[in-house]
Amino acid sequence: MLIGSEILTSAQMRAIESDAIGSGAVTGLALMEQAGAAAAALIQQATPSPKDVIVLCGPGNNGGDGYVVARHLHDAGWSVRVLGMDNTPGADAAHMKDMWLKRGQIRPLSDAQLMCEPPANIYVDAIFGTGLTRKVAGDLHRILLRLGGRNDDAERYSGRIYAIDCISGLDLDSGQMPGWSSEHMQHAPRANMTVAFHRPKPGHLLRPGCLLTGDLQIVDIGLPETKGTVSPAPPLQAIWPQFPFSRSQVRPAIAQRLAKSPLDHKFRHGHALVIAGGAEHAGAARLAARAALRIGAGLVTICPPSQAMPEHNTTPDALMRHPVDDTQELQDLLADPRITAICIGPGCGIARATALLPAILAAGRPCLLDADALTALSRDRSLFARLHEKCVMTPHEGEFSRLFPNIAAKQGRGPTDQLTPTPSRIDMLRMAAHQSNAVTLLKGPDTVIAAPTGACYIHTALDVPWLATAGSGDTLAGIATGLLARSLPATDAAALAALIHASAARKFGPGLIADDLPEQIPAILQMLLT
Ligand SMILES: NC(=O)C1=CN([C@@H]2O[C@H](COP(=O)(O)OP(=O)(O)OC[C@H]3O[C@@H](n4cnc5c(N)ncnc54)[C@H](OP(=O)(O)O)[C@@H]3O)[C@@H](O)[C@H]2O)[C@H](O)CC1
Ligand SMILES: [K+]
Repeated sequence: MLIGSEILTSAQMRAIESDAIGSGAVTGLALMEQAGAAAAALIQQATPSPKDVIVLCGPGNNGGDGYVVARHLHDAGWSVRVLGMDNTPGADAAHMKDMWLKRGQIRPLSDAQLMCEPPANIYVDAIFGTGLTRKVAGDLHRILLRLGGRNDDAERYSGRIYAIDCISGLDLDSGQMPGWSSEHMQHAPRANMTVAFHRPKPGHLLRPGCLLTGDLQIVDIGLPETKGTVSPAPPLQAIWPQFPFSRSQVRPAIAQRLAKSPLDHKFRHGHALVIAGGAEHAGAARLAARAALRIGAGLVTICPPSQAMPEHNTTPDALMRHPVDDTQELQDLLADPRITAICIGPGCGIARATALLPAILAAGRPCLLDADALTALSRDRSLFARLHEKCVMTPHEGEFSRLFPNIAAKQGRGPTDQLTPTPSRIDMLRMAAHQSNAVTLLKGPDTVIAAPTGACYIHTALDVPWLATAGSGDTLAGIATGLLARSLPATDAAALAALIHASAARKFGPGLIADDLPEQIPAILQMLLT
């Protein structure tokens, strides 16, 4: 398994906090002081002068953090204005509010007040954090829309917002803004940076939350180490695109498998079959095959129908070619136990995928199902029922909806006032993996991968929009197939493929076409293995 960062839900975070306080290991006040001090330090690091800030403090502990930020920035010589609520917060936040009142005043947290304030260099959003219980309405909603630029003064706030724990109004479990219509979402505030505590939450990494979060900084606030002990729930982990690549990101057993031993021969690194289709879509299967070779599969054989064989008489020369016209020919090939993974879907054709899938699934080998194979599975439920835990499916959203219409139907009922109104992407993927008994990877800027066990990864890659290009998915399928061929467990193969795929795009940069992706893999492997 990759070593990602553990992700905690709001409820898990609250449980850890209250356990730590209950056991006497820390006090709530100390946690708040650390949280606010760390946020103030990061804001100072990130901001050029002039050092002029408005801190917006809400009614609870997120507001309490805001008062600590205000105090630290004031003590560092900044000009600090605070807008706050006229309420009696919990004891810790009340204490921090009093500490601030020894230094400065608090003006009302109202839209009218914010509008009247002379512009500031920085705005700190400390209105709501993990304690959001319902949609933000009324004047506080108007404040958030103003920060998002709805009042034709976007340049006043744009690039100047620093969020404590999250942009206020964000449901940190689902990544949704409950109650926000699509018109309002155009004016949702976007943080330049979000300073969050102890662990990322799902809402930081899932759309639209990840689009509002900006640079996500996770700071230690003195809570005890919790990795893997939070709850019996299956693990949820982030695959961080920001990490500089290093071997430490990959569990030693996986790194060992990726590296090739001088004593091994090519068959020790697996043999992948890539099922190709008609000549007109030959490129898709060839992209997948090339990526599988680059990621280090010992052998890769592309299997088109015989009439399309001439299309594949081209480079790479390392690629083997073997025609497959019917199930019997495929079964004959699969009689070779050295074939360790099969890729079916890219450029295959739906009819051909439907015809060949029974033999592929019956073989019980690791297999990657994409594109036309997913359409075939969604049309023939008897095929779907034969999926197994060595299968990896890589649908985009349209394919996902066709494969799992019952799960997709729970989505998209429009804005609601409730938190977590519809299943989050995480819930959906866990349901899908459970229902199909296959590892399921839902492609997108916030890719989510779930295993039938419930283990789940989020890979957020907003920084590589140029990855949305023809053939990109075929390459992802090929990388995952190569990793499956190299005997990585299905969940690891899918997660590592998502990471390597986005990293390849990041390495190449804008102007990328899918053909460029496999060519970045050697340098990425180099980074992963040293
Ligand atoms: N978890 C930690 O270890 C630490 C967290 N810190 C910070 O604390 C917040 C969480 O604080 P909490 O007080 O639980 O919650 P919030 O500050 O986010 O807001 C809660 C108050 O807001 C009211 N509320 C909730 N939703 C709405 C809404 N839509 N409109 C109006 N008011 C709302 C709620 O009151 P109700 O009873 O009316 O529901 C609360 O009064 C966390 O995010 C961190 O920033 C610590 O400081 C460090 C340790
Ligand atoms: K906030």
